[in-house]
Amino acid sequence: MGRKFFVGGNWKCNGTTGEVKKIVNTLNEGQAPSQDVVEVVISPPFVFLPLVKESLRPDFHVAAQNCWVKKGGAFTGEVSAEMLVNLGIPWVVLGHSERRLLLNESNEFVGDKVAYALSQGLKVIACVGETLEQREAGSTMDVVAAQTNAIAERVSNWNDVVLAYEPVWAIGTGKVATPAQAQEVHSELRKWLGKNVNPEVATSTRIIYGGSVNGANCKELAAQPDVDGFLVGGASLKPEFIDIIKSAEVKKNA
Ligand SMILES: O=C(CO)COP(=O)(O)O
Repeated sequence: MGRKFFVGGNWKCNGTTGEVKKIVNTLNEGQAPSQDVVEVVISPPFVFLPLVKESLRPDFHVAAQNCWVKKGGAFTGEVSAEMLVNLGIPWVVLGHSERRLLLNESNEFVGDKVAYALSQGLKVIACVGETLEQREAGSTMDVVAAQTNAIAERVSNWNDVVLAYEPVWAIGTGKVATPAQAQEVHSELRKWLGKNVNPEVATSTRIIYGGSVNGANCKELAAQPDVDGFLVGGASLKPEFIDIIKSAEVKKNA
């Protein structure tokens, strides 16, 4: 079985109740390929998770944007993996660069979070990616390998992990990685998984790309052999998100 195309919409810290209802309506009315072809996961801020979960079409799923590193308790302001499970939220995004960089989440902390979330039965979109400085210094692979390694050291079952390669310089900048740049890192990451985890995990794990993906550039990126989908920020708040979901057809026809 091939890797099913995966499209995540990361709304980040955006939206009012009215805006959320409008986006959900647009998504519900959009024509998307069937669930056999594409897995769609929408990630609103915590406070909107119940509303989105209740009102979203049943073939799309929801994700939280973060969760606490261990069992809940006296951790003011945090949301635990158990709470997400209790609410029927199947997915969580962990290790997003905005959290790594702005909130100083280390590779080890992200690895611990991924392991704990999986242990509670959540599925995880784990994000890795280099800064512009790191890319220019030629250390892209070292950086993403170290980020992935911190996860691999703590996780034995990769069935419920989607790896998102999100170069920091491409996030929210309008400066998308070229299809060749994305393919190069995805293919290296897959080789890394083959060598450091095992060949089966390398073949089956979906590696998705994030960073200024939009309706115009998604098809060419989707056509790359090691690009298994997208994690979309800004464009996931717009009707063109449906076009990005449809780019799954590129794979089906490949
Ligand atoms: O960070 C991202 C998704 O997690 C990408 O954001 P943009 O699509 O806005 O560049």
